[in-house]
Amino acid sequence: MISFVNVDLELNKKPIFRNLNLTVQSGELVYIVGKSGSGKTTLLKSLYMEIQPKKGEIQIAGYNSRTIRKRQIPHLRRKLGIVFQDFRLLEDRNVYDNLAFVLKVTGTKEKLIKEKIAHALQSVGLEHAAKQMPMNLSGGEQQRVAIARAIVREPLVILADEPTGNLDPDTSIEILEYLKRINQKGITTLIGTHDYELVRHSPSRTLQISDMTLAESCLIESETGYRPARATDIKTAAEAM
Ligand SMILES: Nc1ncnc2c1ncn2[C@@H]1O[C@H](COP(=O)(O)OP(=O)(O)OP(=O)(O)O)[C@@H](O)[C@H]1O
Repeated sequence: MISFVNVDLELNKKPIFRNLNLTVQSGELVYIVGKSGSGKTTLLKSLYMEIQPKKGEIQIAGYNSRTIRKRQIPHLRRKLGIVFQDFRLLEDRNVYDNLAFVLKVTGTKEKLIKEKIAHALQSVGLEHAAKQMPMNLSGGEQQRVAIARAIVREPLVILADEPTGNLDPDTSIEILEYLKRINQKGITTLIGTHDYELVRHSPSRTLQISDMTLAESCLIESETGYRPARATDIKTAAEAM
């Protein structure tokens, strides 16, 4: 479903990833963790081809970064559901119209639009909110609308970039639960986050960004809460045995 082969990513000539190799199978739920500025957003942007690799190739949903044409990028993005930290809803349209907008672009018929929106809103427990304006909803509800918008086109992959970054801890867990339920329907889900409590709540494959690459990781408890294990932790554990 997703692969990176020997990928270098740069932003304005600044290297962000070097020789990245990664495979994500269809249906996986994967956390991408790393401190602020480590490159979570950059990695997710490369998957929706906002950024092209400097070297190597990325494959996602049947497209390849080497061979994709500019005009095909919107087609790729229709197969992806993207969720941002700051929701990015259209403030001048109600919830229904925010979702209808992405379906109208592809010429979906009105009757089908209604059915798809009802189903998407139901998936995030907001079937009653279709006529609400985004500004009258709480942050958590706005993020649920954004998730409904991401799934309304029945994507193959969900890419969530700090989806709980603007939310309190309880609401963050609620949002994660919705994302998990969507993933359980078979949609491959990548969540970029620095909220280790989220990962601890629902452990799943965790990839940590460090030294411009990604490493399989797990969380360990420390004096300051949960954090990804480092190579030195493994060495210390081995020495204690
Ligand atoms: N346009 C740009 N040109 C050069 N460097 C950039 C540009 N945009 C971001 N960066 C740098 O690239 C690095 C990776 O940024 P990125 O936003 O991917 O990290 P992040 O892990 O998502 O951070 P955060 O958790 O704070 O959102 C950072 O060091 C950032 O300063």
